[in-house]
Amino acid sequence: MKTFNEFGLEPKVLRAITEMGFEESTPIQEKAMPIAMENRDLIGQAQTGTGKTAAFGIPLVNKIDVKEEKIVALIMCPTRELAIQVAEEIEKLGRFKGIRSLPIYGGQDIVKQIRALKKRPQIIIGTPGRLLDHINRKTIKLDDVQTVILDEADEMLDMGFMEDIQSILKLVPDERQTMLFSATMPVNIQRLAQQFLRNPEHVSVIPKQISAPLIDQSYIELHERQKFEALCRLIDMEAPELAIIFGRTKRRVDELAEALQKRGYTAEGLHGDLSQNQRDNVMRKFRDGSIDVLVATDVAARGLDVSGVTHVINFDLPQDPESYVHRIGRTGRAGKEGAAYTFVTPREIDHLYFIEKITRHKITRKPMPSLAEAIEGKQKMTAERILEVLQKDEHNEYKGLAIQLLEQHDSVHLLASALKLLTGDKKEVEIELTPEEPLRAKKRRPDVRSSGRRPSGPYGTAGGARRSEGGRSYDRDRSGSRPPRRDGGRDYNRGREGGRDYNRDRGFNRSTSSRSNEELVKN
Ligand SMILES: Nc1ncnc2c1ncn2[C@@H]1O[C@H](COP(=O)(O)OP(=O)(O)OP(=O)(O)O)[C@@H](O)[C@H]1O
Ligand SMILES: [Mg+2]
Repeated sequence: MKTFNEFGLEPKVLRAITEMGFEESTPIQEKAMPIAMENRDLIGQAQTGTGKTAAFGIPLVNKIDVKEEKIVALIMCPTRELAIQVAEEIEKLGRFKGIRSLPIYGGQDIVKQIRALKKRPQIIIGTPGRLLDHINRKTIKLDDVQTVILDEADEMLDMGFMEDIQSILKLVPDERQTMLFSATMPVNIQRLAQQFLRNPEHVSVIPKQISAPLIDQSYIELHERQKFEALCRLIDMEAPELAIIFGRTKRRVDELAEALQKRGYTAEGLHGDLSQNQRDNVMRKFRDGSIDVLVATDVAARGLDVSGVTHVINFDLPQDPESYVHRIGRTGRAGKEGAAYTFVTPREIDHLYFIEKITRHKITRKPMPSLAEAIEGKQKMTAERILEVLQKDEHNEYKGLAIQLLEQHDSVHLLASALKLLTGDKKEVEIELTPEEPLRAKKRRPDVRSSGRRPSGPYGTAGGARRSEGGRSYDRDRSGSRPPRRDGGRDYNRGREGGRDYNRDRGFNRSTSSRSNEELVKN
């Protein structure tokens, strides 16, 4: 892999990259950046968590003249959370150069946004709906835009943004560079590209399997009514640092978050019916580790990058293979490992096989975690917590009491009692969730089923087939009431090392290069 020195970037941009802890470029960055820097249109496709944001962000920041007082670049993203996250990455990349960027998304006070726009940002990162709103109010002008980037374009189309995107793109001067990035590339994206990109270079880093290789994928077959118990046991057994649990509907997410809170987990829900403030709050808490479990609809499936997410659990089977790939891609990012579990009811098992086939990745069957395993997992966590305190040598004020107790009691019994107390008895609150209908069996295209041939190109026909069936059902139904505040519970596991120090401990560089090379396939 190339180091970032080899791309001919400005020193100030290089410095920003170094400060972010990036040492070597990822495969998609290595392939896309030179093309982007030649100002050519491009379609970039690479696995989740492999640095697509910087692949377009670095050349963009490098290219922009800081003296510019107009909006010269536009980045479109499907969700508000993503707009914020991409804006943060752009902000970091452009810091030393003094690039001004601004996220613009629905749900945020428009007057505030108008005020921020007066500071003359050069880069706008926004969701299509709100962007259009500003364009109509004439608070955003696109006459000087030279670069447009569509991040997660297929998701934007799925969310019904096609018309908005078209209207926006028509207002941008033809003399521009357009780049489109995604982890998956269904047919409707290719159509959009044909319409709005000029002679795009296809840059794809797609290994045999589409999902990231560092994710250990398994499934558990169970009945709907067993899911919640299985979830709690799984969390206890695996003790995730941070986990994202995906539910099919908003109601499901609300109920699950509430149920987990009742059992003493620090969990909160995220879906499209929450106010922007609530959504921001939940994301902030999840990022800083004040909650360890995020329960979400597919609103969180795309692009979100939170370091420390060790587990993704599909409480409900995702609608389609693409959604599966994006959901599990929230873990195993930037060279780290992750685990993905999918709950499947007996009637949905074909659906799972379909996902397996399209993603060309084996999903290993695992048994339902037993109560014993769950208890063992919790006990192990308690022991780890104790050892942590021991190592930190922060227990001096308890020594006197310890000596006193040891004089009167047997040490094993004493420690066992302490362990029991710390582990805490599980709050056996009865939980009843509203059952979700099983996913209907997919109508597969005849060529996929009968001949076993895979669709043309990653997700080529599969994506198309699904869309003609009516697309997603998530986030459509009405949400229930807000779950109550969490009731404290597990405050251990605060070991997250914020920041970007994974390069050092896990060797992103190493693992990236070892899993790429021969896998660099060019379309
Ligand atoms: N060259 C690099 N070295 C180390 N870390 C990097 C590098 N490039 C990007 N990263 C980090 O890797 C993480 C994942 O990057 P990013 O969010 O851009 O992935 P993505 O490819 O867009 O994934 P998704 O398909 O899920 O949107 C981020 O935290 C990012 O800062
Ligand atoms: Mg991304």
